[in-house]
Amino acid sequence: MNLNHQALGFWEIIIRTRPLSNAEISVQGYSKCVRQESCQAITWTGHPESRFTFDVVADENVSQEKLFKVAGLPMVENCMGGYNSCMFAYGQTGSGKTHTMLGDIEGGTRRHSVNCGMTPRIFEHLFSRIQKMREDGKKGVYVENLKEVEVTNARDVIQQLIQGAANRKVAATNMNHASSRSHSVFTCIIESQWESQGVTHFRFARLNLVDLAGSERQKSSGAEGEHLKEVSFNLGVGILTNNLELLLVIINLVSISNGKSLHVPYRDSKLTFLLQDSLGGNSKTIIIANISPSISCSLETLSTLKFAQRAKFIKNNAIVNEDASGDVIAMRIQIQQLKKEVSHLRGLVGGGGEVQDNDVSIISFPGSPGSFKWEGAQGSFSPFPLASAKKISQLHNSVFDKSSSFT
Ligand SMILES: Nc1ncnc2c1ncn2[C@@H]1O[C@H](COP(=O)(O)OP(=O)(O)OP(=O)(O)O)[C@@H](O)[C@H]1O
Repeated sequence: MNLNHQALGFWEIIIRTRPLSNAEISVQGYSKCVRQESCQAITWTGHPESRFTFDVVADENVSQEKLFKVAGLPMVENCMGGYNSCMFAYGQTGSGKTHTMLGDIEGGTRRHSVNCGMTPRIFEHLFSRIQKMREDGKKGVYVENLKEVEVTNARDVIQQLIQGAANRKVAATNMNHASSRSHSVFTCIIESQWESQGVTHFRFARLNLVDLAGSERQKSSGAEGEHLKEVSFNLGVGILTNNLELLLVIINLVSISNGKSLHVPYRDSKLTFLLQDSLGGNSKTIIIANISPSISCSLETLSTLKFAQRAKFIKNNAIVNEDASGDVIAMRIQIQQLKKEVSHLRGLVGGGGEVQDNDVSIISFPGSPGSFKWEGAQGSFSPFPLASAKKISQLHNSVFDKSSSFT
């Protein structure tokens, strides 16, 4: 039984500006291609100037810890609550994606490094939350990654990250001497299980942490180059075209969010196939779009801001992934008890009568306790006083959820 708590929402977009590098300062001084307006607005200072607003705009002084508190911490809470969650780092090569997602992980221990990035911090927090739940003895949780490596603490996760980072193709470029030329997708499945009144509840969530390959000014020529130009033009992002399949998926998702009915080409690349749910479905998704303030990166920065602005319009539909099953006898006993309570409450409000099997599933309440409605064989009740209605509403939730788990 899926308890079907839904969270409809748009992608959350965060812009993060990295500091100018020493090399950039020595060539062009301190002039920049962007101006921070507020913690939600940024202006591209080219011609003509363009102002953009996002959920969060983090300037170069925002620490790894602060960014984690803004973006990572709520994500862990979402996952613990059973929502799939996904975080992408997007941006041109050398703009700070790996710094954001991984940061300084040398040495394998995160706790004391101020520069460790989002992923190690997320797992530190996740395991401390899990530890507390163990401690209270009600729930057991385990985490495993895509390779089915079982991990029991944040340090185990860091070891996996170090191994993954070493596997990543790294090639020096003019922009960034440790530039990564492949996507890094770190997926973690969080499952929890607990018992309540003879019923076993299962909750699970998928957490995707993605450090995309850096986008660069497109240099391809011929048919491929033309196609890429067309895609960039359609997306309105200008010249960043490295993540072609991802961009194509995003174009269609934006159109779908605007009411169009379109096929989304998730299967055109491994990345989009793997992240299908995070991109357009059951997930709460955050993009951290990393930008460089350097004048020499001005066009790429504008392109990333335009990309992020587009992505803001994608809607997801996250659902709590929860099932309840258990001992049928225990559940029947519980239903009997609840029926008795309903009968008792009916007596209190003047309805009277035994509760029949059908009654259990025909209670409905449209939301607010004051507008409580009863459509059973006993006829209609006028609205309950608030206190009783609340009680019945809770009862209703309980009866309805547990009885529907038989189906
Ligand atoms: N917020 C920041 N604060 C301090 N230094 C940063 C920040 N962001 C990036 N840097 C530095 O900038 C350089 C490039 O960053 P990083 O390697 O994370 O870029 P990237 O976007 O992952 O590049 P690529 O796509 O080519 O892999 C690194 O030396 C990194 O330490």
